[in-house]
Formats: sequence, structure tokens, C-alpha cells
Amino acid sequence: MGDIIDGKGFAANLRADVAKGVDTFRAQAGRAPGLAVVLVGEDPASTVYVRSKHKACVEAGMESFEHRLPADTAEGDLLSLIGQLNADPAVDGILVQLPLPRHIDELKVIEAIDPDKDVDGFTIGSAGRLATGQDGFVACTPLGCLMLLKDRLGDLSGKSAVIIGRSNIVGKPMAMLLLRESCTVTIAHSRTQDLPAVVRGADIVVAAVGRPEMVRGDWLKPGATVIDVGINRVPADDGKTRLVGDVDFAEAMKVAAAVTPVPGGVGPMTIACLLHNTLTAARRRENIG
Ligand SMILES: Nc1nc2c(c(=O)[nH]1)N[C@@H](CN(C=O)c1ccc(C(=O)N[C@@H](CCC(=O)O)C(=O)O)cc1)CN2
Ligand SMILES: [Mg+2]
Repeated sequence: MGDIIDGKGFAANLRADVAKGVDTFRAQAGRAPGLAVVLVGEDPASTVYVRSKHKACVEAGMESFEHRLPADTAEGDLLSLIGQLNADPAVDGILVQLPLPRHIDELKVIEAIDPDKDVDGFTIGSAGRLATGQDGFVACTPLGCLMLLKDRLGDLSGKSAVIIGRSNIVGKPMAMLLLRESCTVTIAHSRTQDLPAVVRGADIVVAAVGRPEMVRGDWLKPGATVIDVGINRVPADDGKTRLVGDVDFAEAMKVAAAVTPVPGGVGPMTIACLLHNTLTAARRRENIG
């Protein structure tokens, strides 16, 4: 039986470390780090995530500036709000909760964020900095996955990693991070031929496709480390719904050395890494170590 990777516990420790860092920052800078969170519309999941981010910020001793805009907000109004936040000295980090309503061009909005305040790591500037090995912000979910992998495995150098999914916010930055750690990286996707055989070659599997329990136990190399980024809501036996990942957890646990659960694995790391990035942004802006 493999081990369960306790992302929730790791995230709680990271948040406590950030809170200590915030105390030190406040003593040095005479102010708290500030995060602006922008939510457009009332998508129920996004509303929950934004509330969690606000609560986590306050618990870490940071300033949280919440901007809730109606679903029919004009793109131009959202862009001018981002312009104001870019110019606001109390704001170290800016986050626009995704997805945005369909009439708004997500790329245009993200690109309006100052890369020095891009704590979500979604701008082209941040992606470019990551790809070229310069200081920038790494998207929170892949950063959280990397932290869990390094905690579990130590040095990742020479390991074979397969990432299933090629999104800009998880798959691609994850590949860059693992390459930076000297892994041999494969990005698999919907057109990959014989995906089970590709996954079977991996010491590290990161599943980020959004397909419930797609990765089966017999796809895994015995002793692999499995990071499940999927958060899929599926019907449960009692007529309600339950959350499952992209990996069949019970099967994976029989073959792998360690697996992240859903919930309680990667998800909590996303918010903890957001706080981590915001503290980093504040330190950089104040030129503090
Ligand atoms: N601007 C952003 N938008 C979105 C991001 C992001 O990082 N930045 N990521 C996701 C949503 N997300 C944070 O925003 C997020 C998703 C999931 C979790 C989490 O803790 N999940 C729990 C389960 C929660 C549940 O019961 O539904 C878990 O996995 O244990 C936190 C944050 C998309 N948008
Ligand atoms: Mg859109």
C-alpha cells in the first residue's frame, strides 16, 4: 500500500511559515503585504475559492482587498480596475479569479496585470521568466505540486516525469518546473498514443486533465509518485455528489509509493502558495531579502 501525501497538512505548515514571514515583513516595512482579489460574477465554486483566499490572507496577517464585480461588468471597466491596482502602493499581489464570464477576454485581462504583482503567475511575462530561468512568479497549483514532490522525494534530478495535460496554468508550468529540477519530462495529452504505456515509464506522474479517475492502477510503474491535480464532482451512491481526482485513488494506492488524495492533496496547496507568492512580491517590492 502506498502512502497518502498529506497536502492539507503541508499547506497548513506553509501557511504558518508565511504568517511568520509576514510578521517579520511588517516589522521591517511598517506595513502588511496586500493582496487584491477580483471576482467577476457569482460562479458558486469561484465564490467559495475567493472567500477561502480572503480568509487565508487575513489569517496570515496580510491585507486582503476584495473586488466583487457583477457578471455583466464591461471588459474596459475590469481593465481600468486592474490599472488602478497596478498603481496602488498598498497592493503587492493581484489575482483575477478564473474563469471569467464569456464576454470578457481572459488573456487580455491577465496581460493587464503588472508581472511584478502577478502572484498567480499567469501572465506571459511570468511564463517567460519561468521558461528562461529568471525570477518571477510560478502559478500556484504547479508550485504546490513541486513542493509536495520535493518534500517526498528530495532531489528530483534524473527522474522521469509524465505530466498528463498541457494547460497554460498547470501542465506547461509544471513541465518547466520539473525540467528546472533536471527531470526528463514528457507532456502527454489527448492525442498521445498509448497513454497507459507512456505513464508506465514514469517515476513521477502529474495528472491534470479534468477527467474523473482516468488514470488507472495498471497504468503506473510500481513505486511511482502520483500527484493528482484533478477536482471532479461526480454523482455519489447516496444521490449527492462527491469529489474525485483524475486518478483512481484506490487502484493507484496499490501500485504507487505515494499518491495525493482528492480532496486534501493539491487543492489546499494552491491557496498556501498564493500566500507564499504574495509575501515574495511584497518583499521584492520593498527590497527585503
Ligand atoms: N485566478 C485563479 N483562478 C483559479 C485558480 C487559481 O489558482 N487562480 N485555480 C482554480 C481554483 N482554485 C483557486 O482559485 C482552487 C481550487 C481548489 C482548491 C481546493 O482547496 N480544493 C479542495 C476541495 C474543495 C472542494 O471541496 O470543492 C481540495 O482539493 O482539497 C483551492 C483553490 C481555478 N481558478
Ligand atoms: Mg472568455
